[in-house]
Amino acid sequence: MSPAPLRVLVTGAAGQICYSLVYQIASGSVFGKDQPLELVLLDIPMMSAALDGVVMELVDCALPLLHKVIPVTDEKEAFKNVDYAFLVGAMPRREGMERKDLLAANVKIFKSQGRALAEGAKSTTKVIVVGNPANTNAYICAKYAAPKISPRNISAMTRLDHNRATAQIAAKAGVTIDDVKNVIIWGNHSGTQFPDVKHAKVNKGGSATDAYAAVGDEAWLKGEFISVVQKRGAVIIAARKLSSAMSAAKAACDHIHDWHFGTPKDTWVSMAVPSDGSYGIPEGIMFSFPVTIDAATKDWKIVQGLSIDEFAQGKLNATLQELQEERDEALRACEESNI
Ligand SMILES: NC(=O)C1=CN([C@@H]2O[C@H](COP(=O)(O)OP(=O)(O)OC[C@H]3O[C@@H](n4cnc5c(N)ncnc54)[C@H](O)[C@@H]3O)[C@@H](O)[C@H]2O)C=CC1
Ligand SMILES: O=C([O-])CC(=O)C(=O)O
Repeated sequence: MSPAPLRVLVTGAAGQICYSLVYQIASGSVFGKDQPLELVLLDIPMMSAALDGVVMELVDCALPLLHKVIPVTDEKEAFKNVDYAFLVGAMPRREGMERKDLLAANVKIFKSQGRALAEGAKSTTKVIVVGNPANTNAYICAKYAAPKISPRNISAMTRLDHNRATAQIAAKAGVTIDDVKNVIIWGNHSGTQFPDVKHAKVNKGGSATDAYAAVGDEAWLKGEFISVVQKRGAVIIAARKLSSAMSAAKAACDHIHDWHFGTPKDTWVSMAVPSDGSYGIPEGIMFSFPVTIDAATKDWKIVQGLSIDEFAQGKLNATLQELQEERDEALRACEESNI
């Protein structure tokens, strides 16, 4: 007998990331090939015709796992009884903007959706915030969803940065993606993030080697590699005149897949979660850490005991400072908004 359907909410469902995302979810790439789904698709009323188009296409995909697809433009209705929520709906940045320039426009969405989560969602709901600035939006969402929804159930996506870092290392070391594990993205999904491979392993010639040894180019690892990953989003916007969508959707799927099924043995992934004080990051800050996830409890743990040298500490301090500034600005914007 197949399990009961999971109710999965996707916001911004008429937008470009979701055009890739909803098919991957509905076809079983996230929750498995035996897990039926009810997909709730939220967008704003102005987008309801486009949303209907997405629904028609999903229906036409004839996907056996998709038991229901429910388009909605009412936030309260959207959040009712959801098991998982992909919060993508928000304004994307354009060329020349930083992600934090979106804060004033987007943070109110996450205040309102935090409240909708508290009002309607299951207390076990797991949430990924994709909309930028993702860490700060997730912080605000968690604040307004508490105490009904534990802040531990709310996260922001840095998996795209994690995947970008993995791909860069694989290319430089001349191996494939599966041969690289345990890169880390620390901090904010922004230009201050710290992609760190000090603890990463590369499988080269049949044995696991430290990434630094496998790459054999410390100057590149401490310079160009970091800046390529930090700036990748902006470079894609300059090339496409639109922000990354296919790779963002894939990363959101990876993030929730690993939260649902757990991380493999001796493997961690990067996720922005409310800090528990690890590595000196003040409690509650939505900071990207290396985490492992237990499949049975679906609970994450920040990987402990990794050495942080002076170079790394400087990077952690810079991204923390930016997150604290964004948090303060977001709190002010929320106080001023009467949503
Ligand atoms: N964390 C990450 O790694 C990444 C984050 N992003 C961010 O994801 C967000 C979405 O990007 P795209 O899909 O390219 O944008 P898009 O503009 O193509 O789609 C956004 C959709 O959200 C909808 N929307 C706006 N307000 C809403 C609300 N209150 N409730 C529900 N839906 C709402 C819009 O009507 C639109 O259909 C942007 O903020 C972008 O910067 C993009 C790539 C990577
Ligand atoms: O850069 C952007 O605005 C979109 C994004 O977050 C990314 O591609 O990492």
